[in-house]
Amino acid sequence: MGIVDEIYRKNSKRALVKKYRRTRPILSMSKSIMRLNSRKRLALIAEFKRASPSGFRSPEGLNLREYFSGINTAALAGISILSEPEYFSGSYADIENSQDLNLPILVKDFISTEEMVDSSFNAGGDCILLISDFLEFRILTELYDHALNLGMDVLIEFHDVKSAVNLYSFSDAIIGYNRRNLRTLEMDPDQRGMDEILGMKNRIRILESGINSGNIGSGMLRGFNGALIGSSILSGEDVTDKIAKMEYEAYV
Ligand SMILES: O=C(O)c1ccccc1NCC(=O)[C@H](O)[C@H](O)COP(=O)(O)O
Repeated sequence: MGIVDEIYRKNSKRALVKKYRRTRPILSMSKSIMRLNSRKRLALIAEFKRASPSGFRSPEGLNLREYFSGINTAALAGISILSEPEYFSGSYADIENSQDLNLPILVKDFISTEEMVDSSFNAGGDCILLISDFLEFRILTELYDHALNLGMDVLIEFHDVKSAVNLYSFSDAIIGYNRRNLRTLEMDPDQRGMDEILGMKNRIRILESGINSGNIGSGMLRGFNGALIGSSILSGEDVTDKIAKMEYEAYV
């Protein structure tokens, strides 16, 4: 069993936010991305995490609020916060404490129950992540519908093209292609998912993982509405200024 399977297995023991701790109405991640695209800008979702199973460690003592406040806002559509505690050293408190930044918050977690969707909502999240490589279509549908009923956005991400076949039916979902294979934790050289997601017309498409100052200008973002970037920004690479200068070409 891989680390991500282990994380999902432990979900039943996770401490969830049962009380309503929202301090503001929901902010739409989808609308924020499209607003930037309408100005011909690629949309950045900047991610905060303290650690990750593939070995990332954020700089000692990095302050979440200082991190986000220091990001070039010209391309910033929203923020992603890892809330999983064991392997990412995250917490729902990070979500709660970020609401007053007034940026759409993607709750980056391994959600598999409606209670976890409710917890993300109660903590102040605006968008949830669902990972189709690990969720049966029935569960994916149930959680997607539940999140939409709460007024939240949903980012459904995949790596394995086999788990992308049904994603077209989630008409309001943001679709993400994760370059990292979450079963091997490797940045997979098999990037067939790129063709798959670029074939999904009329969907907001986000490229995720391993985007850095060395490859951001390589053309790999062509066809995407935006990028979800964590490690390279957290490590101080000049990525946000680069993406702020990159033009988004309207793709249907
Ligand atoms: O990053 C990992 O090691 C990881 C392992 C298992 C599940 C998820 C993992 N990361 C979550 C993400 O998808 C990335 O944090 C996100 O795409 C940003 O990637 P990066 O810019 O490379 O930090």
